[in-house]
Amino acid sequence: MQTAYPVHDIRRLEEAAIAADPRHDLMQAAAGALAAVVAGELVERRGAVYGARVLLLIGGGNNGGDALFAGALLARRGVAVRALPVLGTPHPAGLAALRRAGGRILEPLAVDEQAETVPQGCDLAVDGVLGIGGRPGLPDRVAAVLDRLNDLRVPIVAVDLPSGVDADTGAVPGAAVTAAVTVSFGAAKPCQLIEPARSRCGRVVDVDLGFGHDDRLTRISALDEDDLARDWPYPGVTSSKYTRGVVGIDAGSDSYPGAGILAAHGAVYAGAGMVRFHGAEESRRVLTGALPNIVYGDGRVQAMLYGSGWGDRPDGADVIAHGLETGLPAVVDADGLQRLPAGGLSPEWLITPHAGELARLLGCDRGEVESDPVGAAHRGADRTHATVLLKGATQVVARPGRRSVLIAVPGPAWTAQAGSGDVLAGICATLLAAGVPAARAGALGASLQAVTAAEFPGPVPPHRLAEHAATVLGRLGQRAAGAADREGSRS
Ligand SMILES: NC(=O)C1=CN([C@@H]2O[C@H](COP(=O)(O)OP(=O)(O)OC[C@H]3O[C@@H](n4cnc5c(N)ncnc54)[C@H](O)[C@@H]3O)[C@@H](O)[C@H]2O)[C@@H](O)CC1
Ligand SMILES: [K+]
Repeated sequence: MQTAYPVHDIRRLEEAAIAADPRHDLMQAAAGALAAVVAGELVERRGAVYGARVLLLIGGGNNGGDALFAGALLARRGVAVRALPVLGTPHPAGLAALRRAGGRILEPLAVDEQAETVPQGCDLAVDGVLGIGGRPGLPDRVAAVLDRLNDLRVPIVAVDLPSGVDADTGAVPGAAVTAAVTVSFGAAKPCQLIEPARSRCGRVVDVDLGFGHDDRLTRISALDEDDLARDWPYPGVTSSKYTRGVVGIDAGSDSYPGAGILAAHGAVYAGAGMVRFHGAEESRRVLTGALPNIVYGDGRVQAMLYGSGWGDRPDGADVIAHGLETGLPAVVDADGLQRLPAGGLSPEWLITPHAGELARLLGCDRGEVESDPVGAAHRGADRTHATVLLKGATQVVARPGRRSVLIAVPGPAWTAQAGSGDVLAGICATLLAAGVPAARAGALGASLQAVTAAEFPGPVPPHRLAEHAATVLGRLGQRAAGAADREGSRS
């Protein structure tokens, strides 16, 4: 699990670290770590540090200060360092340090001449334009330099974050750096975990600046495959179909029978103890042949799934309202999302909108949701009183009244296809039926689907993906058992 904090909270951590030890010079520590990473890149890319040519792009804040002090350290190791101020007034002490070490400060040029300042034969550039004090988007003169570096295939090491991205939302609304490496100080920033900024960071090197922790901070926690393997509710030796969980599926319609079938595949192959199908007649007909283990009719269930492939089902709102009265946890997907009760749901219910569906629930544009998925998921949870799994390039789980969120393991974009959501809804309902709390169910379900999809080299239909999830779970279960054994033998 990797945890990022919003910029506001990172500033609090910095202040606390400075208050705890006023003599600890954070900028020097940051610059030292940055210089070491740049040196490592130079060795890797050209075999030596000495004699390399490095261009520093410098903005007017402390991010530029980090780059200048790092440049001074590199210049002392025989690197030809040139600093190009592109925004604001460069950090004065940083400039002086670079000059003393033999680095050159280039004259800022007019907008249309900026790109010419990138020296031929430049081995690497350091992006010290903007850090956590930056607003997203870069002026044209900086974009021109970036284009030139890109044309010359000069790799960029970003200081703290790639300049131009929105550190908190992960949005990239204008020109921004695409880094080969990002050297991140003190704590991870949300843009390292949220697309499209995440893909701009390249390899991320986290530098520990001795920041403490504070339980009041907002955490953006991204699951990894180890978390998925550890937290999945595998059956134990004494498990029965009821302890594993009975999933009720009310999905599909005569117009969209496939949705019910796909949801049932998701539930069965994610390991439901039993799947009880309440969906459309047309879905039942096909299901009986495809999955003979499904049962029909009323009976005990531990979690429900509503909404996938309902189309314009007229009694949908009543079905959901009745489901809420039973007190059982449930997933509401797709067409069910337009039939939520005015009084809201419950935090034990998981709704699974994509950006367009969440935008409709919030009465805003899809673009607004896509440009700030964490913020939009929060608003969705607060509006519906349900736990929200927002699907998309970055899959976010938010709970009503809670600021911290979970982010699922990222997967390939091939999962963005009709039918994936139905399978995912079935997987999540299985987790709820096994007693997993809604937020964790959303994050684990989306992660399983992503990890499964990553095992295919290209597109794969959703029902095949569901089937393969069972193989992935088997492998993850062995890994978790191995990790638990190793842990046990250590203690
Ligand atoms: N505060 C600390 O304790 C530490 C800070 N460090 C560095 O300091 C950085 C933050 O420094 P700052 O707070 O000075 O902020 P930045 O260096 O990110 O830049 C802020 C400056 O850029 C201007 N600016 C912001 N967005 C702009 C835009 N889109 N176009 C043009 N100008 C823009 C602002 O007006 C301000 O002058 C961190 O990211 C990190 O690199 C590190 O040295 C580690 C310790
Ligand atoms: K930067």
